[in-house]
Amino acid sequence: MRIGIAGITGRMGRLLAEEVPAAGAALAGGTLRSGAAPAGAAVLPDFGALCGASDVVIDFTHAHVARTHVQAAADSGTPLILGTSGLSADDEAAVAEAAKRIPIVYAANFAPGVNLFLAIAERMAAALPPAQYDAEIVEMHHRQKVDAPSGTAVALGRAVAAGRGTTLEAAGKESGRDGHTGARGTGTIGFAALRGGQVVGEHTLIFAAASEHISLTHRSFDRRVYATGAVRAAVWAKGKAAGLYSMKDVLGM
Ligand SMILES: NC(=O)C1=CN([C@@H]2O[C@H](COP(=O)(O)OP(=O)(O)OC[C@H]3O[C@@H](n4cnc5c(N)ncnc54)[C@H](OP(=O)(O)O)[C@@H]3O)[C@@H](O)[C@H]2O)C=CC1
Ligand SMILES: O=C(O)C1=N[C@H](C(=O)O)C[C@H](O)C1
Repeated sequence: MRIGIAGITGRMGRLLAEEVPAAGAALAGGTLRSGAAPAGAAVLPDFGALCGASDVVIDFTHAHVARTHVQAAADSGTPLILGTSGLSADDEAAVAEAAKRIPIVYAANFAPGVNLFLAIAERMAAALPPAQYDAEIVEMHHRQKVDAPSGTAVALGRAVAAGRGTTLEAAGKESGRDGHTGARGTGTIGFAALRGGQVVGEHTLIFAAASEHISLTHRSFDRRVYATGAVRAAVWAKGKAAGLYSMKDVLGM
């Protein structure tokens, strides 16, 4: 099985290039904009050529190119593992459209523990009424991260909303409070994003009521956990029917 890596010189791209052979698959090569590809990795001229040379492509690049990439993958019939965060609603609509033609595993976070966290968050939210329990999500990442709140924080917000029988859009997002914000809205979901140093990824979900708080935290210490998860998803996706899948599908959760 040949797996291609978009953005092979990125923080995730380099780890993915190591994890593909470790999983017994062949590295089909990668695309890059700058720097040098890891030793032995073929460089493909563009994302379409990468799809042509691969049985499955893994993409952890930038939201600006997500739409172009999913369309190119669908045009070439190549299954796609999409880990890029910060996608807009229109980008996500393009992902869903492309998934009518190819299998796409789109996950905010490929770490198994985070996917369990998402399932637990939904159950906690179903049990803790929004009139009493304010849901707040705090995340911290390395200083190079370009989007906020993180894709995982948004996924946690969506899980909380789903547990409450609504959507994040309908519940309302309170993000980046500053100045005279007024009192917190009942039932809204709060987000705070911290950036600094080389933090790999930390997410805390807090349910705060008048007389008790309950919180759950996930910490990643090594971003290789995302790379092994994404390669596992790539092996799983080969030969699957077209459709939009999540990491929970891959893990059988
Ligand atoms: N779902 C998950 O489990 C995880 C998701 N992520 C997400 O993956 C993405 C990448 O993260 P990370 O590896 O840390 O980021 P990096 O900035 O280290 O790497 C991004 C890669 O994408 C390339 N790239 C950036 N912009 C473009 C573009 N417009 N066209 C083509 N290639 C482009 C970069 O090339 P160049 O260096 O030349 O700019 C680089 O190779 C982020 O969205 C991040 O949030 C990260 C970890 C886990
Ligand atoms: O940019 C990162 O580093 C990460 N991005 C993902 C996100 O936005 O949630 C996953 C993980 O938190 C690391």
